[in-house]
Formats: sequence, C-alpha cells, structure tokens
Amino acid sequence: MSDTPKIIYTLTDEAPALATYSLLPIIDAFTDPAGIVVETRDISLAGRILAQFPDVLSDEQRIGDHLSELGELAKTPEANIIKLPNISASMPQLKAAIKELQGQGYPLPDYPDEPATDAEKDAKARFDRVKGSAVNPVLREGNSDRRAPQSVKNYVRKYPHRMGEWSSDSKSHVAHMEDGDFYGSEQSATLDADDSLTIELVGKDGTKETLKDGVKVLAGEVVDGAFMSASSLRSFVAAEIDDAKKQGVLFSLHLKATMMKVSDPIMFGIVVSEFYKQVLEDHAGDLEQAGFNPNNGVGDLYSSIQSLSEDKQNAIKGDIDALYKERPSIAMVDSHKGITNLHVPSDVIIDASMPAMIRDSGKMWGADDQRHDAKAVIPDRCYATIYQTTIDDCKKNGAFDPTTMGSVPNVGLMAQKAEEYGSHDKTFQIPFAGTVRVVKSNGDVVFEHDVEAEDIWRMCQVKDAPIRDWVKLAVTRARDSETPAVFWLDANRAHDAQLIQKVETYLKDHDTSGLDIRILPPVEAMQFSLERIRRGEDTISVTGNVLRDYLTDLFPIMELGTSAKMLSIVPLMNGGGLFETGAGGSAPKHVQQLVEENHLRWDSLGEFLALAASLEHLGKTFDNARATVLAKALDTANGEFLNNDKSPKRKTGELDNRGSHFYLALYWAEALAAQDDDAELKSLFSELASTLRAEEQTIVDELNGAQGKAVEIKGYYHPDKQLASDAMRPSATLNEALKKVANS
Ligand SMILES: NC(=O)C1=CN([C@@H]2O[C@H](COP(=O)(O)OP(=O)(O)OC[C@H]3O[C@@H](n4cnc5c(N)ncnc54)[C@H](OP(=O)(O)O)[C@@H]3O)[C@@H](O)[C@H]2O)C=CC1
Ligand SMILES: O=C(O)CCC(=O)C(=O)O
Ligand SMILES: [Mg+2]
Repeated sequence: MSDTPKIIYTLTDEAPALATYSLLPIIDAFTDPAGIVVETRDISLAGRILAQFPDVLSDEQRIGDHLSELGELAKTPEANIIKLPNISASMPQLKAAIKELQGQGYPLPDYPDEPATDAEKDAKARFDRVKGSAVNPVLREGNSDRRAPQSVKNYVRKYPHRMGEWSSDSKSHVAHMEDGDFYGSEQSATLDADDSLTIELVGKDGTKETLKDGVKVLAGEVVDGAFMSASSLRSFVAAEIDDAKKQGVLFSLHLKATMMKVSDPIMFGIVVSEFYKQVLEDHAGDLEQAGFNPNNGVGDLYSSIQSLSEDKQNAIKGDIDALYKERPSIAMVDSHKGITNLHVPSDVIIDASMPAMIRDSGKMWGADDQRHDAKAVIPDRCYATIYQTTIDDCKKNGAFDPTTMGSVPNVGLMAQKAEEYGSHDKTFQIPFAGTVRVVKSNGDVVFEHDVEAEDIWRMCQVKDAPIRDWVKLAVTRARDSETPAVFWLDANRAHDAQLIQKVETYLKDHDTSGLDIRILPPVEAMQFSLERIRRGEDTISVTGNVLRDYLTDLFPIMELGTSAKMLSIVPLMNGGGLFETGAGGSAPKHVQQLVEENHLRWDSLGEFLALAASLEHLGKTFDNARATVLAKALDTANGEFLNNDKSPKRKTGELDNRGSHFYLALYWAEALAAQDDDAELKSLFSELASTLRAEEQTIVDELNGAQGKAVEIKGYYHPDKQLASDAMRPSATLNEALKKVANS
C-alpha cells in the first residue's frame, strides 16, 4: 500500500460538474496544508468518449482512460474515491455529446447506427462501451450503504420540505403486466463449480446461434434467466392506453433506460410504437427512410424527419397532433416546450420519477400545464408492486409528514456487477423464434426458455462473495444502529428463492442475538416499513440491486425532499472506500437554470457528507491524524451548515450552490479554529475563519450579485473549463482568501 494519503475526486457531468468548479478549490485549500493529496479523474460522458479514441485525437486532445484506471484502483485497499453522479447516457444523449465534441474540433466518427465496415463496427463497439450505466458498475466494487445521517433528519424536522396532499379518491395508480414479463418467466440456479457457460438460441427448424459464450461463473454463483414477451408487452400497453383514456388520467411510462441500457430502451420503443401506432404505420416508409428508431423516443422522430420534404414533415406532424386528440393525455417532461414522457428515454428515470410523483400528490404535469392523476406504467412485476403499495398507503393515510416520519436506510447488493446491473452483455432481443438455452461446459442445460422473435431475454449473475458481504453489512448496520432489518426477497421469484437460502445460511455466520432480522416479499416489506415510518420508526431495507436504486430515491425524496442529502458509502470489498455523493443523479434541469439565469440550485450536501466520510476513512487507513482532524471539523461544519439552513435555494437571486460552498468553508474554518488537536491547523484556519466571517456580507453579495443574467460556458457535455470556472467563482474576495491559505 502506498503511504501518500490520497483522495480521488471525480469530474463528472451537468450540475455536479459545475458545482465542482466552485467546491474543489475550497477542498484544495483545506487539504493541501494538511498534506493530503486530492487528485481528479475525468469520468464525464465527454471524457469517456474521448478516452475511447486516442488514435484519432491530437496529443493535446487525448485523455487517458480514467474510468478503467479507477476501476482497478477500486480493487485495492488504498482506494479512496469520491464519486459524483455522472450521465448514464441514452442514445440521444450519446449522439448529442459526440456532435458537441465534433463541433469543438475533435475529429470523432459519427455513431454508426447500422455499421457496415470494420471501421464502423469498431467505432460502434467503442461508443457502446460508454453508453448507459458505464461508470457505476465499474467503480462499485462493494455493496451499498445509503442512509440519512441524524443531523440531516434533525434538519428536516426543523425545515420540512413541502409534501403534496393526497386524497383518498386519487385515481393515480401503477399498471403492470400480469404475465409474459421477466417476473413470470424467471428461472434461477446456484452453480456448484467454476465453469464457463454458453447462451444459445436454437430455432424451431434446428438452426443454432450462439448468443454468447465464455460466460465465466464461480462456484456458489447464482445465475438467472428471464424474458419479456414482446407481444405480451404490446397488448398490455395497448390496453393500458385505452384504460388511461377511459379513466381520464395521464399516461406515463417509468423505466430505467439508462441503467438497464439494453432491455429498457427496447421496452421504451415498444411503448412508443404502440402509442403512436397509427402514425408510425401510416408513414412507415418515410420514417424508415428518415432513420427513425422508436427506442430513441418520439423526440428522435422530430429530429430525423428533418431530412424529409417539408410536405412530408407537415403531414407526419399533423397526424401526430390529430392522434393526440384520440389518445389519453401523456404526462409531460416540459409542458412549455411540448416534451412528453415518450420523447427521450433518459428524461423519465423510474428511481427519481416515481418518488417525485408520490411526493406531488400522485400527480404529474399535463400538456395544459396543470397537474393530473396519472397511470404509471411499469411493465415488469419484479419491482412495480412496491409503488402501488406506497400509493395505497398515501390514499389511505394521507401524505407523509417529514417532521415525524422515521427513516428507511438501505443496504444494497451491487458488488461485482450483481444481478440486473451486470446483465447488459447477456441481454438479447431475440432474432427468431426458438429456445434459449444456458449450457454448462459439460453440455448440461442450466435452464431454457421458449421465445418468440423480438422478445427480450436476459441473464443475470451474482457471485457468492458479494452476497456474503451484503449479509454481513446488513447485520453490522442493524447492530450499529439498533434498527430492525428486512431482506426484501420474494420466495415466489426464482432468483429470490435462491438468495433466501443463502441469506438464511450466511446469517448463521453472525451473532444476530437481540436483532430483529426478517425476510419479507417486497409488498409486505413495504407495508411493514411504511407502517413503522408513520410511527416515526426506522427500518433498514436490505435489497438487491434494483430495489437499492429505487428505494434510495423513494425514501429520501419522501423523508428529505431530495436524495441529495443522503450519506452514500460503498465499503469496497478489498478494503478501500468509494464515497458517493447523495443518491440522485446529475440534475439536467439545473444546468438550464444556470445557463439562462446564472443560478445553480444544486445541493452539494452529498459531496460534503462524502468528503467527511472519505477523510475519516483516510485518517484510519493511513493512520493520518490530520485527516481525522479535518474530518471531525467538517462533520461539525456540516451540522452547522444544516442548522443554519445554508442549502441552496431554488430561485435566482437567492443563495445558490456557490453561496452554500462559501458557508461550508466558513463553518469548516471555524471548526478547525475551535479544535485543539492540531495547533498548526488551528492557527492557519483561525485566520481564514476570521477573514471569511468579516467578509461574509461582501462575499454573499458578490456571489448573489452575479446572478440574474445568462452565462456562456460553451458546451453542455464538454464546457469550456475556464469559462465554467469563471462562472462558478464570481467572488474575488472569496477567491483571494482561499489563495492566501494555499500560499501560506
Ligand atoms: N450515481 C449516478 O451516477 C447517478 C446518475 N444518474 C444520472 O443523472 C441524470 C439525471 O437523472 P434524473 O433521473 O433526472 O435524476 P436526478 O436525481 O438527477 O434529478 C431529478 C431531480 O432531483 C432533484 N435533485 C437531484 N439531485 C439534486 C441535488 N444535488 N440538488 C438539488 N436537487 C437535486 C432535482 O429536482 P429539481 O429540478 O426540482 O430541483 C432534479 O431535477 C441521468 O443522466 C442519470 O443517468 C442518476 C442517478 C444516479
Ligand atoms: O448507474 C446509473 O445509471 C444510475 C445509478 C443510480 O441511479 C443509483 O445508483 O442510485
Ligand atoms: Mg438511483
């Protein structure tokens, strides 16, 4: 293990990347004097694209493959990485980022939709490595521990967020399939020996196609296969469209087309095709010629038809407008701009979109710029039912009260690409009807499914070591926090049935005396947790990877108004630490507000909490007293920050992200000035503390005074660094004070 205490701070996308231009200089000013190295690595979408094409870029343009580097680092004991949210790019986002980089003079190829030559196939393969959730599964070499610290719960009790009222006659509901989905078809097995599996499709006429071979598995690994029937999905969607119209509710679709980058865009495309069926059929030839792909959303239709004659464009647009009169109203992403829920697959992402709907009285925005009850279409039953349970609870008992409600922290299984997380290279849209078989190297069939052309078949894996680690983490959290823990596992699901056996076995490895540990199917686990939360009681949810994702937005958004205020730690299995910032994403809407009005409402509390945990970890692993002093002081500063409510406000002219960073610096400096463990740091930061306190009004005026006008940063995915830094550091007084610490 190296002896330099080092933290890696990741450079990502959108709002968190902008916030970093302001926060990182502050972090440097505090860590430099303590001899702690903070380095950055670029894992942004643009950075990842550029790292794939060293051969076409000039020396100045080329950047290293920081993601792979960090993926390796995450497997070492010295890893200490602060991971901010990044874009998991949908296809429209990937293409937009490529176009922006080309416009900035990077000679990248276009994304080849239908690669013909070897060069195009190679380019497509490189771009596909960057697509979807390409970062998190690489860095998350550990299971997930996400919770609201007590200081944050106290803050919410003092400054509660708004919760929309619920009425018992709300018509909002979840619609899911009853058969033909992944849930219904899942088969699962635990393998008893290391092996290499083959996935093959045998056609009805005996034609055999290898879908994938060399799928490495270890003894004790759980593997499962399931498929979504395309025809069942189509008829389900058609019926739900009719039902939404009949009930007079908005039609909305909630998928995870980003994280589930292969299966969910196809499902999204099927829903788009059903909703716009008549128009797509009537103009099939023209749309084919224009290159429209429903998997990219109806937004892609509007951009691709620009290559057609004006008459044809008008005919298609006119028919869509007419179709809207026949169909139910669609939930809108941006009613002012006419952007519907079916425009872009990455605009509505289930983990954040369902909680936002539940927080807002079960309503979503309609084209009339009003909120309405909605039908939330979540096709697969594996996880859809938890949202209906939550809606039922709100209809019966009203909205949750943030000032009295308990908490549901999460321990999530995700290490080593667990479950659906690692399924992308084993997910296929079936080319012809037949049987999919998963076969061992000795020829034995692990399981098989009869499928039709177009069905979506996928296989997941979860290794034994992460499962043991997850059980251990659950018991540790239950013991440390003296809180009941529930494993959300459904004995009727093939995969969960395998996990239940393992959980029951591995729980015996731990002292669970006096602990309340249960295994409940998701609906019951949700009912149990909601009953307790309403009584002000906490319950740890111990879940697989997808529920980890869903619950760590759902509960924080209800409890705290946002998942940005979560402590989100990944204890890496080899001893390092990955400190994530909050549990949400990169808030694209915030960039729009910054560019138009120079106000960034991004809340960096997640970064502050992650930094404190990272410094604490550094102090322990490197036996570094100064890191510990900084961590303790930052913890005090975070408490002070919350107590004084210095989080960014939503409206332009008020304190924003930059102002919140100033207050963090002030409180951190004051906490270091107040401590007596390290005299040198005390003296250094006493000076900074008194400067910042004396200049508080000037600095806040400089920061808030910059707001209210448009700001140019020359790029969305790859802004100009100097312009972005200038925009995010408008207080000369603050910049000067920080420079003085660095020079001392
Ligand atoms: N760990 C990761 O890397 C993750 C990445 N993502 C990626 O993030 C992008 C956006 O995803 P999306 O589903 O829109 O979810 P987000 O969590 O980014 O945004 C949803 C809304 O949550 C609120 N929000 C989220 N974080 C903050 C914050 N720190 N401060 C203040 N408000 C916040 C904002 O509400 P309001 O607009 O009302 O202010 C925002 O519009 C996608 O590209 C997705 O792939 C998503 C999740 C995790
Ligand atoms: O990896 C992704 O695409 C999203 C991850 C996410 O939403 C989460 O971990 O909560
Ligand atoms: Mg999430």
